[in-house]
Amino acid sequence: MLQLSAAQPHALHDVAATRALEAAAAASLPAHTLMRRAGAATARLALALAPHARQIWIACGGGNNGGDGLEAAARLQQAGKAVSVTWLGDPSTTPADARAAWQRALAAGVPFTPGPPADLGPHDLCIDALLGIGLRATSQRGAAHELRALLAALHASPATLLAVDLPSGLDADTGQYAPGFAPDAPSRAARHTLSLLTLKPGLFTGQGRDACGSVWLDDLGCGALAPAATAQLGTQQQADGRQAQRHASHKGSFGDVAVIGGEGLSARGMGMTGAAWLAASAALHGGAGRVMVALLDEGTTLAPPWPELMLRRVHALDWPQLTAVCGCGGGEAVRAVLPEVLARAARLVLDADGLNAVAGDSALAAALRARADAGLSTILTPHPLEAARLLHCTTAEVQADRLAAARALAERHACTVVLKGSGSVTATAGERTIVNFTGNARLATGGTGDVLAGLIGARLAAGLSPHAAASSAVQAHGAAADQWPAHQALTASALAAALQ
Ligand SMILES: NC(=O)C1=CN([C@@H]2O[C@H](COP(=O)(O)OP(=O)(O)OC[C@H]3O[C@@H](n4cnc5c(N)ncnc54)[C@H](O)[C@@H]3O)[C@@H](O)[C@H]2O)[C@@H](O)CC1
Ligand SMILES: [K+]
Repeated sequence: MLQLSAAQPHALHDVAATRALEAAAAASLPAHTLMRRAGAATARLALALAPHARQIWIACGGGNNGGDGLEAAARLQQAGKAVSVTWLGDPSTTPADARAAWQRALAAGVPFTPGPPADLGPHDLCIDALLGIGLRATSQRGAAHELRALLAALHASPATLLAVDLPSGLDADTGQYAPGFAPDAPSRAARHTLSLLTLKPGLFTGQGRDACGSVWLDDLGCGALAPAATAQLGTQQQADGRQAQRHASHKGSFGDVAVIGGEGLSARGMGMTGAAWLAASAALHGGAGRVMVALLDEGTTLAPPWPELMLRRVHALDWPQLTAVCGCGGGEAVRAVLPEVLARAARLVLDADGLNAVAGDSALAAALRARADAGLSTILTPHPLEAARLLHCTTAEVQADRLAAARALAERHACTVVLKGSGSVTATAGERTIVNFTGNARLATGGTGDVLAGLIGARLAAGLSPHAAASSAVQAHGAAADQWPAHQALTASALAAALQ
């Protein structure tokens, strides 16, 4: 068993791949072995997480997820713990593995109760074994009502919560709760999730990260049988975009970045040059050799906030030599320069208003698509609303399956896509989709997206592939936020300066 950290990449397997592994493993092992291992792992983690729990309540559903809970209950009872179980199953209909686990719990003397103990406290433990990967979109009304009442009790309890396989009601593939299953309010209790056999993508994106808390993995001894991964969590450490800096390096060795954006105050009375400066600062601190800024300011001359930055007009940019980061604070002015940027930039990171312009203009969309045919690389960095505009759907539809949305956009525009938000997704056709495991809610502050675009630009300019540049920058950007001192405000400009 291991606790997940951002230090190592991990394979992710969707429900179909996990079911295939379960079938292969079950075929090679004596009956009930997998569930016994699952129950033993759950009991082991329960004892480690709450060694002083006065009582442990286990809510078990009628399927095999509930069977894991029953198996754990038997073991915790045998270990001398005060356990109680609420089981929604029916011995005549429950799957064979779960029925065997129920019999073992009965034989061990586990007490069965209709609901949670009345006096669960913060030092106690609740185990959520109601629903795992067998979640269906609809179910019989009666069962759902009882199940939801138990789930509400789990969510409301002050006790530490350990979810078996995944938080009940969370879709393992998408990271979205099924309707009616999300907690009413964020819980203050500690949360842990013990993923069994495989790690599923939904644990790490969308609502998954908040739902899971700390994630643990036990492969039940079946890791060697795992099929090909369907996606990947985190990036290789060595792909961090920092090329070994040779003594013979000069500023051109690390690539030129040109930030194109920052609509001026005179255009519509809304100055947005700060976004361009933030992206430029991130590119600079992210290791770019030279950083140029082409402001969309209609002639105003501003001194750059850092002397290392060089001002350019768009028409004076040396396109074949540079990586363009276009759109940050671009407002409406970016539309006018996009035909040239799309046609000429050798490498391009398109962000924010650049994306909105493409979404609303079929000629620009065609020019974007043509870049791939011309061998020019492009990275799009939409947040969910921008992705929805590009896909001509709703934000809710994007969030309903973030991996699918990122892949669809990458396919449609023949480029790399970073779909931002909790558990950012990097997708490129023909590459393994990467779900990011760093970052936190402190990044939800103005300008951090501009910082990310600039950092991606620096890594693309340094020679990484678009997929590696994007995913490694997303990881580094999140890691910088994770390491941020708790007492210090996280601002985008300080974040840019802290990048390595
Ligand atoms: N069979 C085995 O040996 C193993 C099973 N494992 C466990 O088994 C789980 C999968 O088991 P199952 O396939 O039985 O599925 P689950 O136990 O996840 O879910 C099926 C149960 O939930 C109910 N249900 C489904 N959708 C519902 C909804 N929307 N509202 C209300 N009730 C709903 C069903 O009626 C059924 O009782 C995994 O997540 C894992 O915890 C793992 O331990 C690996 C080994
Ligand atoms: K569960």
